[in-house]
Amino acid sequence: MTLVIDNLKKKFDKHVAVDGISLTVEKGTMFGLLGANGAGKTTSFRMILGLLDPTEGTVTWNGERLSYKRTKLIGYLPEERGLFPKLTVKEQLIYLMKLKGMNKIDIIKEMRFWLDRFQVPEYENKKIEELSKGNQQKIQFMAAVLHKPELLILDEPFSGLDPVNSDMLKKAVLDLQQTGTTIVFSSHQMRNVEELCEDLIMLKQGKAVLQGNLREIKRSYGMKSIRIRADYELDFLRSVDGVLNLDISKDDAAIKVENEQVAETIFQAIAEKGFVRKFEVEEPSLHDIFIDKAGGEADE
Ligand SMILES: Nc1ncnc2c1ncn2[C@@H]1O[C@H](COP(=O)(O)OP(=O)(O)OP(=O)(O)O)[C@@H](O)[C@H]1O
Repeated sequence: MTLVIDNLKKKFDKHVAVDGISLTVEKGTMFGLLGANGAGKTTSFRMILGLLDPTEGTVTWNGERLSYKRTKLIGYLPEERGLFPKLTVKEQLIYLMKLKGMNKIDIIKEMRFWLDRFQVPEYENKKIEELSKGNQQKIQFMAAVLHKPELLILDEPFSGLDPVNSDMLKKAVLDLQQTGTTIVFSSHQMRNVEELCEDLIMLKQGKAVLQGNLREIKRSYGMKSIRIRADYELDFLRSVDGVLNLDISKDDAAIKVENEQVAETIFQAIAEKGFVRKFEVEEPSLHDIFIDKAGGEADE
């Protein structure tokens, strides 16, 4: 079971929101869709879900065109959350999950499982409007997964969650992946993406600026981060060719350089000056890559 997106494009009048992206997501993997605000993530999701017709290109699941008619196999957490404030959690989930073809007994069973898992069993008969934003999000997540979809699309699932709830959701998502659910999610929080995804695509103005396996991307990315500790002033390194950024704190200097050769130049330069207590070359974080490639701001 594979999600295949081929040359997907969306134009709104003359504005190209998504500009010919292609990708493949294998069953049971977790795929990250990244990009700054307005890069085209939500528009891509809507086309994948069959909620928006592409201007060009196709989306298939297991070789067949994906449309919202096949809604039972899809779970979707939309970016703009849409729950009815006056309904109780139970009423809301019964209403939404019946649309997915579930019967009431199963809905209640699954609902209780997830409420327990999210440590909020007492919310069953609370009105949505009585819950905090973060807890409403848990309910919205439940509405995306209660029917055990094969394909789960999560638009910014971690936004607005505190670290404890964010971790809880992360574990839930990982468990779903381990039971074979195919998951595509977007996030501005690069650390979450680094922890969860094997493969990713990074969009800028609708175009893929980076795509592939996360580890490969990091390994082959030219830019490196260096950490240095020495007993003398390191500010002179600012003028070395290929230094992108130098940040000196109390103990360490953190330097971003264009490539490994620049790291070697710096190593030689400081070794000539005297004793070096620490010299460490690291791959760039996804956060650094995001800023470099996609522009805009990312949350760490
Ligand atoms: N219905 C629409 N009509 C016209 N333009 C649209 C429509 N939907 C999206 N756009 C435009 O398409 C571009 C991509 O928007 P989209 O919502 O897909 O971005 P995004 O990557 O999800 O951004 P964010 O991170 O801010 O949610 C934006 O320039 C947006 O203004």
